[in-house]
Amino acid sequence: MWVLLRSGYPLRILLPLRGAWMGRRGLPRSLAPGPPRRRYRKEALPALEAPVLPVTTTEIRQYLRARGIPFQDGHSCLRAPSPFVGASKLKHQTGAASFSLFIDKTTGRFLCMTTLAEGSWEDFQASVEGQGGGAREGVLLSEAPEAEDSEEVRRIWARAIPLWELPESEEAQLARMMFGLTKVTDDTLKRFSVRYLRPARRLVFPWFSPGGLGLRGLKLLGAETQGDGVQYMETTIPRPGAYHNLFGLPLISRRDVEVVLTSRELDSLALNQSTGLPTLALPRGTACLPPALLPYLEQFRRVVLWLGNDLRSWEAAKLFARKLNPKRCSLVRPGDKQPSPLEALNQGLNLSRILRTALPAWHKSIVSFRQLREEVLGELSNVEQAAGVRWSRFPDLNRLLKGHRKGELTVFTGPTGSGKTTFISEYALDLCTQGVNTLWGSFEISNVRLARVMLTQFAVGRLEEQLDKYDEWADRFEDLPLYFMTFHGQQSIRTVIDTMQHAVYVYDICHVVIDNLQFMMGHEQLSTDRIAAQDYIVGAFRKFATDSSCHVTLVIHPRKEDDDKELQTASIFGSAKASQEADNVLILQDRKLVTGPGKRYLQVSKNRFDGDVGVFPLEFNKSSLTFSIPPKSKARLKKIKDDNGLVAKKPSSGKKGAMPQISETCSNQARNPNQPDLSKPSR
Ligand SMILES: Nc1ncnc2c1ncn2[C@@H]1O[C@H](COP(=O)(O)OP(=O)(O)OP(=O)(O)O)[C@@H](O)[C@H]1O
Repeated sequence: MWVLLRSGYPLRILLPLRGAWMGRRGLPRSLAPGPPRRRYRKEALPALEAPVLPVTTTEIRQYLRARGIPFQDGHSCLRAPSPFVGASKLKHQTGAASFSLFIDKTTGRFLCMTTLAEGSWEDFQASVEGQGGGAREGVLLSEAPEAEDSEEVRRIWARAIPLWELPESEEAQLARMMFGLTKVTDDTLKRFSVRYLRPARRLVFPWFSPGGLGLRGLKLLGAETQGDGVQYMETTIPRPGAYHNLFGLPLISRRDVEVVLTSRELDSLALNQSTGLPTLALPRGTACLPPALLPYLEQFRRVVLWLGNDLRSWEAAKLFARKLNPKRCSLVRPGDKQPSPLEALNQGLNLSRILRTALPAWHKSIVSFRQLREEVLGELSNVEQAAGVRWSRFPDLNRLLKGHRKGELTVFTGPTGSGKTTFISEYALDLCTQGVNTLWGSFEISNVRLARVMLTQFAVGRLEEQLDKYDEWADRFEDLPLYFMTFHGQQSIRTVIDTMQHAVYVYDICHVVIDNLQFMMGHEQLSTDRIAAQDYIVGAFRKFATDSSCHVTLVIHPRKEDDDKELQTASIFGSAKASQEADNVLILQDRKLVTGPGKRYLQVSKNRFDGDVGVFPLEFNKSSLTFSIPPKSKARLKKIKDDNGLVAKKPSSGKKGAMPQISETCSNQARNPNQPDLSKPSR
C-alpha cells in the first residue's frame, strides 16, 4: 500500500489506545511477542507553519477539467482513471473499472483501487504534474501495515481455528453462547471466515485486502458476563487508527447496489444470514466512519444503517449518513422491537421486516411533527441518553448539566490564571476517556505543555517522579480519540472552522475545545472592532456546533474587573452575544479572598437544557493537576433557581465560604468593558 506523507491540514494525530494490561499491539501480554518496548515513529501528519486551505469540490472538478482528466461524479467521491496504473494494465480495464481512482469530494484525498496507492490532494496534483513521481516517493511507515504487524497477524491467524471445527463440543457451545451465536449457522461463520483463538477465548475476524491480496489485519473479540449482560472487548491489529476493515467486503459482488451497514461483525453475520443481503460491519462501530472507507461504499445506490439499539447509535447513524450522502441512506431506528440485528435474530424477530421500516435519512429543510414524533419519543424514552455523556470525575456537573450533549455551545470563563486551562483540560479528558472524539485548539499554550497537563491528569499523579511508568501511561494515552490543532496565537476564524469541519469529517469529532478566544483573535483590533469581531466569531462557532452536531467549548477571558468581585455571566468579555448564543455558561470562581488560596468553585450560570444552575466546590490537587470534589466538603452542590426557573439573587451572608451572589441580570460593573482581562503573553 502506498501512503503519502503530505497533508494539507494543521491537524496532528495523537495515536490510538491500549490498556495497561495490553501488549504493544493491544493484545494481551501473553500474545504479544517479546518484552514491551518503544519504537521511534515518524510523525503521521506534521505540523504546518502555514496551514494549506482545504480544497473544495468545485476546485477539484476545475483542476481535473483543466488537465483533461475525465471523471464521474459519485456519492462522496469523484472517480477518474488512475495515474498509478501502468498503461499496459489500463488497457485491460474497461468501463467503470478503468475509473479506479476515487477522490474524496470533501478532502481531495485519493485512493487507487487497483494499486491501493493513496494520498492527499496535493500529492495527486504533484503526481499529475510529474513532480518526481509523486505518490511513489513518500511511503509513510506509521500508516502502512507494519512488517511486525503482518507477522503477528499471520501468527494469530494460524493459531486460531474455525469456530465450527472446535473439537470439544462443550467448549464450542460455551463460545457460541458467550458471543450470542447460538442461532448463527456454521455456513454463515464459514462464509465470513470467522475463527476462534482458544487460549485467549476470542473470536477472530479477518481483514482481507481487496482483490484477495492476503490478510491485512485482525479483530479479536472477547466477551465477559457482567450482571445480566455481556461486555465485549475488542482488540485490533493494526491498532484502531489504522484498522480500516469493512468486515464482509470480500463477499460483496460488483453488481450489488444495496448494502446494510452494522456497527459489529456479529450483527453482520446475523443480518446476512437472515436476509441474504450484502452486509458490512464498520471497523470501529459507532465511534467513527473513516473517510478512507468511502470509496468502497461508492457502488451502492442504497445504504441502510442499522447500528444498534441506543440513542448513541442513532446519533452516529445520522452523522454517518451525512458523509455517505443522505439521499441514498436509510436508517433503522432503535426501539424495543428493533434491537441490534444479532439480538433481533436471537429473539426470533423478522429482520427483513425491520429493514423495511428504515427511514430515509434525507428530508427537506421543513419537517412536520409527523417526521419528528418518533425522534421526540426516542428522547423521552431514553432520558438518560438524551442528556448526553456523563462526566465520571465531576458528579456535581452531571447533577446540574445532566451530561455533555452534541451540538451545544459552552462558554467557559474565569479570572486570569485561576486554572481555566487546567480545569477544562480535565473536563474534556474525562469525556474523551469515555469515547467522545475530541479536538483541541490550544491557542495560548503549546500542545506539548497541554498534553503534559492532560497526561498528568490522566495518570492522576506526577509522572516526573515515576518515569519508569511513563511508557505505560503514554501508551494508554495515545489510544484516546484525542486530536490537536497545531495552531498557536492569532488565527483566522475561517481557517479554524475549516480545520474543525475537516476533523469532524475525518475523525468524527464530537467535542471541540477552543482555549481561548482572545488568543485566537490576537491583540490587533481596536476595542470597538474587537467586540464586533468577537461577536462574529462566537456566531461562527455557534453555527458550526449546530450544523456539525458537535459540542464546542469556548474559553473566553472575563472583562477586567475588581479582583475581589465574583464573576457573573455578564463578566464575559465582549457584548452579551457570547452568553446569549451559549447553551451553557460555566464560570470558574476564584474565591481566594474569602476561602483561602487554591479554593475554587465551578458555577453553572446558564443551562439551556433544563435550566438547573448552581455552584459546587473544586479542590485543586497540585501533584495530579486535577480538580476533584473534596470528599468531606461541607459546601456541596447548591442549586440556585427561583419559581420561574430563573436564577435567583441570594443575599450574601458575608461569611467566610458563603455562596456567591449570582444574578443573570446584574449591572455591568466592569471598569473597561472593551478590554479583556488578558494581561499575560502566549505561553
Ligand atoms: N486551584 C488552583 N490553585 C493553585 N494553582 C492552580 C490552581 N488551578 C491551576 N493552578 C495552576 O496555576 C497555573 C495557571 O493555570 P491555568 O493555565 O490553568 O490558568 P488559566 O486560567 O487558564 O490562565 P490564563 O488566564 O492565563 O488563561 C498552572 O500552573 C496551574 O497548575
